[in-house]
Amino acid sequence: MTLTGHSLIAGRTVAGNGKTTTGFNPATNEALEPAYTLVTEEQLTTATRAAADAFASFSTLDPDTHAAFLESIADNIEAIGEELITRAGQETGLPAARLQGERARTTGQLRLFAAVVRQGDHRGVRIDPAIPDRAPLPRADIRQRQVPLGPVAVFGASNFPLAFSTAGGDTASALAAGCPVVFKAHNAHPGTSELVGHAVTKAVKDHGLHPGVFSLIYGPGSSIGQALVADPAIKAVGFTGSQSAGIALMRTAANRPEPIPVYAEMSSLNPVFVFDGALSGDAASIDALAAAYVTAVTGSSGQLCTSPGLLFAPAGEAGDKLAAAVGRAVAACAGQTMLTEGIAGSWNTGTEALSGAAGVELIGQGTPGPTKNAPAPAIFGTQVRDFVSNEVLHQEIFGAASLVIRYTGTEDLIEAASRIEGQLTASLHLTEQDYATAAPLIPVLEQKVGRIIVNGWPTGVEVGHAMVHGGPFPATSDSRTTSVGTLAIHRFLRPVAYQNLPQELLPASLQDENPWHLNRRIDGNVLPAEEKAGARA
Ligand SMILES: O=CCCC(=O)C(=O)O
Repeated sequence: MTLTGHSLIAGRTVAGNGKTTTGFNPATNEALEPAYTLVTEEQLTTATRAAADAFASFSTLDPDTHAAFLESIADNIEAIGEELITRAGQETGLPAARLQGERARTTGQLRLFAAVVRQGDHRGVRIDPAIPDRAPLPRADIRQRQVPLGPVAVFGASNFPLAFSTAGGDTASALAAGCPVVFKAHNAHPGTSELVGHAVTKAVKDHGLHPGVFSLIYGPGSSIGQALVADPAIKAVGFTGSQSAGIALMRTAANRPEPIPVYAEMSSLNPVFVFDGALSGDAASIDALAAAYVTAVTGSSGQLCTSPGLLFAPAGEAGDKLAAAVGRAVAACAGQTMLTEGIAGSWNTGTEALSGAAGVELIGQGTPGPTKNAPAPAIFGTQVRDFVSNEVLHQEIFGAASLVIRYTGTEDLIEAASRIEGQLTASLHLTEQDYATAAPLIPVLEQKVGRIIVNGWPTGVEVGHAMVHGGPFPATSDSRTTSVGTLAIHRFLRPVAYQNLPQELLPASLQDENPWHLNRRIDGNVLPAEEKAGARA
């Protein structure tokens, strides 16, 4: 399709009255057509008002229409075809195979949320039936359900132009919750955003929904983002990006006359702890471990929030062999194009600071890639004592870089783990012989991370019901939830209790007849939908 270069506000293409921006091909630093017009704050309010207008009808949609809408977005994204992969590749430098996988993840995620909407457990129905003859006081009939918060502002992330962007996890979970979305496109992939924005807009239209259910806006960097979060119509925020931008949005949201929740996923070092048992095999097994680590560090040019930025390896001969194998493996890697010139510049600054830090040495470095913005992947080494005493060694370097830290015993590991800030993940590589040594680390890590992995790598997050892609600050702004997986829907819901309402005034989800066949918690007992006939309610 011909890209318009404009925002999509409540079903209409709207030329921004502000300046323009373009995407750039990071492999060449050349601008990509078309230029995108940026909306003013006044134009932004057209989108937020429309979202507010859409809320009443969208938040009360019946489950089948609601689920079919999400499935249509997935179908429409697939119908774009190769054009989407080509454009996303031009705008991000990411290889086609990675983008094809990301598209499948995006559409799979939308379909998973459609299944959640049909199944209905997220509505959280709880019924405490009246007990009129209870002494000394009767109990009223009290029923609870989860209701959507209202319009949600979603910010696209640069590193996942599909799965964390226009119709990515935040948008999918907000729409599944019944919240209209005002999406602020990431200016590094405007064309990709527009293609997906049309797919969402078409689904809104085809299902006869209020057009304000979805808007896609292009705006000037942080200022329009701040205005969006400050807008009184917006009731929650989903964000994935840098710590500084996430914290700025958190401050704006907290300082509003009506503060709102911000679900920001920001930075993570994703420490990996290697125990002796994992190095007790032959040289080939140590090489394989080193190669897998280097793959996790360098995949997608290291631009994953799950990329392992720290690896703790034991002091001694086996750890020396691992470090040497890591050096060889990274030396064989060529740099891949990074997302933007700015991100490549920050990678250079970060690795320069790390290599200049006391007690840090270079373990190995690859070669620069053939394109622009493709620096040579690098892995550094240090000791636990230097790590715990120098904040520079705790800074995330977004891109293909990592730090191997040598330790001498479990106390070292526990001290290091206690000193790190909140993280998305921690990974343990071990065998049965290490269980006793590793056990004391687990409770420390539970306080620090959202996901603990054994004999695996943090990259490639599974989108499912049990996944947690979150963690204590500064990994995220709210450790109680996740931005990947179906639990994410709860970020955009809140409970309401209904006391003594007659059946005629109750929402369908709470009526005795249970017309939506929901599982219910009745008097504290979970009652599957099939057994509803026997319920007291
Ligand atoms: O960049 C953040 C998300 C990382 C992820 O989803 C993955 O590694 O699959």
